[in-house]
Amino acid sequence: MAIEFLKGHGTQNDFVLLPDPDGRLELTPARVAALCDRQRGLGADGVLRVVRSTALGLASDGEWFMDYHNADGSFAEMCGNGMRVFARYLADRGLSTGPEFVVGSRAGDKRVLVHPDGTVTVHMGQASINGASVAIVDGQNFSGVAVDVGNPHLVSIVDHDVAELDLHEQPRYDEDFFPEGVNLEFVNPLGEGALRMRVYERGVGETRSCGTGTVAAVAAALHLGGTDTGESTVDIPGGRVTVSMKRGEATLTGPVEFVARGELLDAWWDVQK
Ligand SMILES: N[C@@H](CCC[C@H](N)C(=O)O)C(=O)O
Repeated sequence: MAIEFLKGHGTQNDFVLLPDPDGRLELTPARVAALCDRQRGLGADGVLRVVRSTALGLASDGEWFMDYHNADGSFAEMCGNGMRVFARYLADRGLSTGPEFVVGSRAGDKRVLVHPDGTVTVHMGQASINGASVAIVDGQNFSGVAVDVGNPHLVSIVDHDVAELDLHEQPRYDEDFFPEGVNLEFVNPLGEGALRMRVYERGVGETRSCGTGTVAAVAAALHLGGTDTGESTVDIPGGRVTVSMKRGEATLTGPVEFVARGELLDAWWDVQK
């Protein structure tokens, strides 16, 4: 059986897309990890399986479900950049009902809008502030704001340049506070309505962008300023996105790029199990 794949990214948060409308692929954690491996696979931060909601028996108003997997093979509830890439794929292939439609995810249905220039806006839903905790990088403590965007985040506003942080190793965090793990964002305010961010993602490592992370960063920055409404650009190593928040409800807008399309070799797929 020929297995089609596409490779794409949203601000250099990169994904392997596997079109699997009827949910026939046996997508095991080992296969996800092999696909995402940058030496023995195609290389990516995650896998997006494009599957009909009904094929997975899921209740969703959207025909299509973003079955997202982190590079280590674990599931995550939501991926903001992945959702942009997923939406563009559906629109480009003529699989959406129009430029604005609903996609299912483990964090619930998300409304997406594909703009004429190819950028995509995702209605991310509520970003909830969940208290405070601490991340530890290289022995240094960074206090942060816990934010739930469907998936868990801890956002630390850093007073020196985030570019100087060593994020090669997993920063430490309070495992009692985040029993399911956490995505860790480190943020420099750049002035009114502008942030710079680096991120260490749960199940992946440092990535060049994280859509839910940028939403969490803006929610945390607004919260610390005493509000839940505003708009900000977020510069990440892979480019720039824009986050708008109205009473805690967020939208995320940014670019999408497709890089390649091809077929996996059965001989390779079959031995990954
Ligand atoms: N890169 C994603 C987030 C992917 C999930 C995350 N690693 C988690 O485990 O929660 C994004 O763009 O939001």
